[in-house]
Amino acid sequence: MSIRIILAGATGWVGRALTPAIAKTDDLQLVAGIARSHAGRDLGTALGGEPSGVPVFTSVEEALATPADVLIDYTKPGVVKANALAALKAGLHVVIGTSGLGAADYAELDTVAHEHGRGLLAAGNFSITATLLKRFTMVAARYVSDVEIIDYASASKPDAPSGTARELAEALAEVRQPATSRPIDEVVGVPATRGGAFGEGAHEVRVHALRLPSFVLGVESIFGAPDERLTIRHDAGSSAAPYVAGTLLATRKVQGWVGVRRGLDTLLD
Ligand SMILES: NC(=O)C1=CN([C@@H]2O[C@H](COP(=O)(O)OP(=O)(O)OC[C@H]3O[C@@H](n4cnc5c(N)ncnc54)[C@H](O)[C@@H]3O)[C@@H](O)[C@H]2O)C=CC1
Ligand SMILES: O=C(O)C1=N[C@H](C(=O)O)C[C@H](O)C1
Repeated sequence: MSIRIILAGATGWVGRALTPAIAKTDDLQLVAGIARSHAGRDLGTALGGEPSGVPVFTSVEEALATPADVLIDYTKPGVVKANALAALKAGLHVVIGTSGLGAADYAELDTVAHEHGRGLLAAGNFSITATLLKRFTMVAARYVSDVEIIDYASASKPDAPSGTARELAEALAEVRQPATSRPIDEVVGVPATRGGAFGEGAHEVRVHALRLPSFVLGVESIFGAPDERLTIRHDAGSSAAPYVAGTLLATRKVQGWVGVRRGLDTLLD
């Protein structure tokens, strides 16, 4: 039997790439889309193609009247948490691509997921090469104490840091060795220029977010050691294609556990 999917953000940049990819599979079935701009229409025609028989709803509450197994969310930072909570309470598993949520939000979602016996996979970045950046960064952090993150994105990106940088910083803060840089309360000048902090004390990880025309999304982990430096960097291109395979992998796997997992890397081995 196919895995029945509700896709929130179905007409967006990523949603438009996911819709045809799901249609090409034998084991996944799109049963409803959510998009404010095309509500009430058929998703196929809303995307400029043939009718698909998939209705577009304006809210998750309306879409959840359709029997389904998994909600995939690629909407907006201010919308995603309510969507995920509604889906978990309705008995669906959830895959989150939308950025904007952090450790406290995922702790709350984890509680609700456990209450309802459902799985949730959230990845700041579903591309395989961005996932490898996280993997390599976590390995480097075992050997080098000092690390900071640079987050590059377009001028119009609404959230900072990116989901990619935030997941990386929160994961690194759990494992990193103490920094040798001056504590923030000893910084003279404008301490905010030292970036936003994730984690506590010497284990915090500082993220510096740039928002400039010409960037899509890039993330850089910079490790410094006496008289040497390691930079690990990922740059996204202009299409949403890199996120499709990882999102579909998560959709196939998410029924296999209860609670929240963060990162596509948690599914890689
Ligand atoms: N985890 C990952 O690998 C990736 C994450 N993202 C993140 O995914 C999110 C979506 O990105 P894009 O597709 O570029 O956005 P987009 O702006 O192109 O599309 C957003 C979609 O959400 C819908 N939407 C917005 N507000 C809504 C509401 N209140 N109710 C119902 N539907 C609503 C819009 O109608 C549209 O279909 C962003 O947070 C982005 O950072 C983007 C690419 C990859
Ligand atoms: O907003 C985007 O465009 C993207 N956002 C994701 C994030 O916040 O990390 C990642 C993706 O590469 C593009």
